Amino acid sequence: MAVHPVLAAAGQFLHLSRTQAELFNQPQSLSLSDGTQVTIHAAGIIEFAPINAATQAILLSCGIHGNETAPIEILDAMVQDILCGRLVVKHRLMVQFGNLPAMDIAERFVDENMNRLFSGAHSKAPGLVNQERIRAKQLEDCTRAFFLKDLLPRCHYDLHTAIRASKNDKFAVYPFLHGKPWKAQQISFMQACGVNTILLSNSPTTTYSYFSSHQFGADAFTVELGKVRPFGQNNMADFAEVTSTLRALVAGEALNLPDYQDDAVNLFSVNQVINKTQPDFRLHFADDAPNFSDFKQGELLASETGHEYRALVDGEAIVFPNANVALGQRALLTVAPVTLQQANEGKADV
Ligand SMILES: O=C(O)CCC(=O)N[C@@H](CCC(=O)O)C(=O)O
Ligand SMILES: [Zn+2]
Repeated sequence: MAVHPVLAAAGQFLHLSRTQAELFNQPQSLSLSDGTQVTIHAAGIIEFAPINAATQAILLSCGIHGNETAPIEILDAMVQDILCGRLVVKHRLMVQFGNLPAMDIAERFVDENMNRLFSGAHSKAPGLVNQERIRAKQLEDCTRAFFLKDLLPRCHYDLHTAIRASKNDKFAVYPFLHGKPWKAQQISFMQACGVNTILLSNSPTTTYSYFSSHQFGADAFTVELGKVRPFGQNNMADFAEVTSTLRALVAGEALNLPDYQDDAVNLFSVNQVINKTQPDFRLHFADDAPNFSDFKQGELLASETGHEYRALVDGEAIVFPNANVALGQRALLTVAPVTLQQANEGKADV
C-alpha cells in the first residue's frame, strides 16, 4: 500500500499544507503504527484519536494571525512528532494552523483580522466574502464537530504572539464566562506553561477562544507567548515550558500543577474596551510603550473626534494598543489588578 504523503514527508503536515494544499482538498484518514487514528480535515487542520479511551478533547490552534510564528513552530514540531511516533497522544487532539495564506506573506492577515470573525461573525456581512471569512467558518465547523463528538471535558488553547513588547512577556486572555467562576486549576495550567499574567475578560467577543468557551464550555484562553518574530527567528528555549506542558497534556502525563497562589500570578480584570470609531483615532503614549505600561487616573490614553479616553483608576495598564485597526474594532484594552477571590466574588465555588 502507498505510504500516505504526510508520512512520506516525515510528518511535515504544515509544510505540505502550505506548499501542496491540493493534497488535502478532500478529508482523509490514516492510521499510525501505534494505532493512533489520524483525520486530515483540510490543509492545516488535523485530528488525532488515541487507541485507548480518551478522557479529554484538546484543541490547539495557532497562526490565526499569520505572522505570529513561534506558536506555529511549536505546534508544527508537535504534529511532526506525533505523525512520526515520537509523541503518542492519550487524548483526542485537534491541531489547527489558522491562516495559511497570511503565513505565506508574513502578515497578520490578508484581508481581515480572522480573530474578529468567530461566533458566526464571518457570515454577518452578506455579500462580503474573503479567505479569512471562509477559513474562520471552516475552523468553526471543524471545532464544532470535534467537540460535539462526545461529552469529554474540552479545552482550547489558541496560541498567539503580541505585536509589541510586554512588561509581562507571556500572558493570556481568559474569555468572558458570563458569571461562571474563573478556574484556579486553569490559571495554574497557564503558569505551568510559563504564562503568569492573566486578563479576565468582561464581555463577549468574536475571538476564537471565546467561541470555544461560550459555545462548547471549553476551558479556553488566547495565549500570548511573547513578541512577533519572523519564521526561524524565535529562540525556542523561550518556549520550553509551554512546549513541554502542552506535550505532557496531550500525552496524558502527570502535569503536577502548582497550587493556585495569588502572589504567584498577575491577575488583571479588563477595565475598558476602547474601540476605534473615527478615522482620526490616536494613542497618546509612545509607539514603543510595552503592554502593561500603567497610567495615573485621568491621564489621556487615546482620543478621536468626539471622545477622549482616560485612565479611570491609578495603575490602569494598557494592553494591545493598535490605532491601525478597522473602524468599529478594539484599539485598546485597559486592565487593573484583581485577586481571584475578588474576581469570583458572589460566584459558585471554584
Ligand atoms: O499585540 C496585539 O496588539 C495583538 C495580539 C493578538 O493578536 N491578540 C489577540 C487577543 C485576542 C483576545 O482578546 O482574546 C487579538 O487581538 O486577536
Ligand atoms: Zn494574534
